[in-house]
Amino acid sequence: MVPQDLLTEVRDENPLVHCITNYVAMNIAANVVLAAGASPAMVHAPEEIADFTPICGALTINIGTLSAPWQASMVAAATTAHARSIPWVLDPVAHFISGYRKRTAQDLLSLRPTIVRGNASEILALTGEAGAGKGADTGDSVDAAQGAAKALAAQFGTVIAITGPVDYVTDGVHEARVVGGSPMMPKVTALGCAQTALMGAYAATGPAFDAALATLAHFKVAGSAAAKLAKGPGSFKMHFLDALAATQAADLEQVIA
Ligand SMILES: Nc1ncnc2c1ncn2[C@@H]1O[C@H](COP(=O)(O)OP(=O)(O)O)[C@@H](O)[C@H]1O
Ligand SMILES: Cc1ncsc1CCOP(=O)(O)O
Ligand SMILES: [Mg+2]
Repeated sequence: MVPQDLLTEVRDENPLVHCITNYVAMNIAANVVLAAGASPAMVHAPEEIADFTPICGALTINIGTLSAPWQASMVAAATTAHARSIPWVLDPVAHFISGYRKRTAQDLLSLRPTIVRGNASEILALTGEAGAGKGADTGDSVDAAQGAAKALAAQFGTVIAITGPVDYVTDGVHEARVVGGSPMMPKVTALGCAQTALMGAYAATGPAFDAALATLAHFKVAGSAAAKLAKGPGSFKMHFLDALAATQAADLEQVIA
């Protein structure tokens, strides 16, 4: 499906997205998903997974503020999604900073996410390569992580999306790049996490590669529009939410290279 059709479907279908995300991201992720036209729900308790995950259009898992009860919820939810063919998206935030986080990311990867979205350092390090990541922020270029993305996509049968100044997406065979956005985007915390949550909404409505590509394009279009009005990261955030809601379906194809 072409990205513009997927944006229309997200708005028409208003899919319910189960988000297990981090404390930093919860508010902006929910606002981003709502502004784009879908319905987010932040649900973390292990006791709720069996009831909630099966009724959602998609699941998104983000390990940004990991702890043991959340890890149990993540594994249970990903196992449920995989067993029921519910699309699910993994955001391996800063997984290279500790053995605990690294093992959790690898365990989740083995549960076959439909899409993995991360910055270049996060994707590079998923293959075991030492990158230059600095906590949640990238220290590597998108170009440097493209080989890792292709290898991971082929090994795990998933779509890998790397974000940065120019985004890159591959399923191991096909690839695309997405241009635009603004250097202010990485200066607003958890915007990448919010993008992962939105990718769940797109994955609920269409095939994995197309869904990842449409999400990347929607963010780039909205980021470029917000940058024209913003005075800095604070007002950028406000204008970005407005721009996500105002993005026209036909705009998406213009940022795909
Ligand atoms: N220098 C940049 N110029 C334009 N867009 C950017 C830039 N850096 C990041 N982005 C955009 O910001 C969003 C979040 O990406 P990124 O900052 O890589 O994720 P994370 O927050 O997980 O590190 C993506 O839409 C990406 O395209
Ligand atoms: C700062 C921070 N610390 C733990 S999670 C988090 C948010 C990271 O957000 P993003 O990956 O979108 O930059
Ligand atoms: Mg991130």
